[in-house]
Amino acid sequence: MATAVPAERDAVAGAFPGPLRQLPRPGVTLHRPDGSGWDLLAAGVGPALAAASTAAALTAAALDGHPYDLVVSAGIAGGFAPHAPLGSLVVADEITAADLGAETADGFLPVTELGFGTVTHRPPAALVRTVAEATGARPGTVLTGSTVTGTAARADALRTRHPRALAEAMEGFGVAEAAAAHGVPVLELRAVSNPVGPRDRAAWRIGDALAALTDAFGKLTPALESWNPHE
Ligand SMILES: O=C(O)c1cccc(C(=O)CC[C@H]2O[C@@H](n3cnc4c(=O)[nH]cnc43)[C@H](O)[C@@H]2O)c1
Repeated sequence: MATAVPAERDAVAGAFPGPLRQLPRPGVTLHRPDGSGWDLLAAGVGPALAAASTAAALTAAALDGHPYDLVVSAGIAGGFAPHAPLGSLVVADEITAADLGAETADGFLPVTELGFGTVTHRPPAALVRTVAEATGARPGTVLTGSTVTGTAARADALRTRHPRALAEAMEGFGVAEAAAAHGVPVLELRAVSNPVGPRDRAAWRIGDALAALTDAFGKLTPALESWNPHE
């Protein structure tokens, strides 16, 4: 499970009864709740650092002979009104890089239209359903960008280009790229801390979103125990 910052990792850890053990690995430190099958990682802010840290954790686990079955990108996010209000949960059925491409006189072109790369990862539909049913998270597109949206114009442009978008964050696509490189399925689960739109720091409800994340993982981990990765 990869968050951006330690506060998000600790919110997820709050869903586990046992104390956390620190496991240093090359390039990253994992936190493992005693008696759980989960490793928690504060992977850093932004898609590049999140990808590098997640890849380091995946490689270390594979070299230890205990490769991961699943990677979950989790944390707070901006929500697109009215579908993703403050404190609500969203689960990505598409994890989409919002700014990976080229600006042209005719608008934005994703890298795929330039003939390379990928801009969307799709988590397994059955897993998305399991998460939605267990936590009440709404399924939809979660965008990844390197810049937090701060104007109504940018929010409208994202809505137009991605009509299914429920939320915007900064790590999911990086985490998904690392998981895909290792052939491991990925999920993204986000709790909404702020609306996507004009920057209003005072309107951010980070505490409420972190509490929603703890609650969601309390419901999610038992639900995922019945999931068979080899089915
Ligand atoms: O603009 C500020 O004053 C400000 C204050 C505290 C934190 C930030 C961040 O940029 C945190 C980014 C962090 O949280 C996720 N996140 C949360 N909301 C959004 C959003 O609306 N758009 C993009 N990312 C968001 C993100 O995944 C980062 O990990 C800013």
